[in-house]
Amino acid sequence: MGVRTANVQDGDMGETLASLAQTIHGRWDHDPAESYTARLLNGEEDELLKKLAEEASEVIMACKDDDHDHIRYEAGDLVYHLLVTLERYGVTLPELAGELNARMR
Ligand SMILES: N=c1c2ncn([C@@H]3O[C@H](COP(=O)(O)OP(=O)(O)OP(=O)(O)O)[C@@H](O)[C@H]3O)c2ncn1[C@@H]1O[C@H](COP(=O)(O)O)[C@@H](O)[C@H]1O
Repeated sequence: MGVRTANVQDGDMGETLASLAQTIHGRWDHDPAESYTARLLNGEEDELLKKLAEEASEVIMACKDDDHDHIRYEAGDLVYHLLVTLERYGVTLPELAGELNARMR
């Protein structure tokens, strides 16, 4: 497990996701030796997809422990890896929002 983030404050999810997605989008041409995101975007497809599955499992394990802070921490890893996955496969956040909006009833 990595170092848990200290002193986390609430934020605006829409703004945060948009900002993180923009950062990830800008990482395509960064040096993979210096940017983990660039490595996931340009590296072996399975490296990213395995990581996505691993992060989902870590959320599940944190839920089984009923550990609030750990769930939040692992959810952060999962959402980051999901955003990298969406970027790699060309699905934008507005498109995802449209998908979710279309299901609202
Ligand atoms: N939000 C993230 C982010 N979340 C997680 N990670 C990385 O994802 C990896 C998670 O892998 P692991 O689960 O194995 O690591 P771990 O957290 O030590 O282990 P667990 O606790 O999950 O078991 C770590 O290397 C983290 O650093 C992230 N790497 C980058 N970002 C964002 O992406 C931006 C660009 O970063 P670069 O990738 O450096 O360009 C950064 O400014 C951040 O905003």
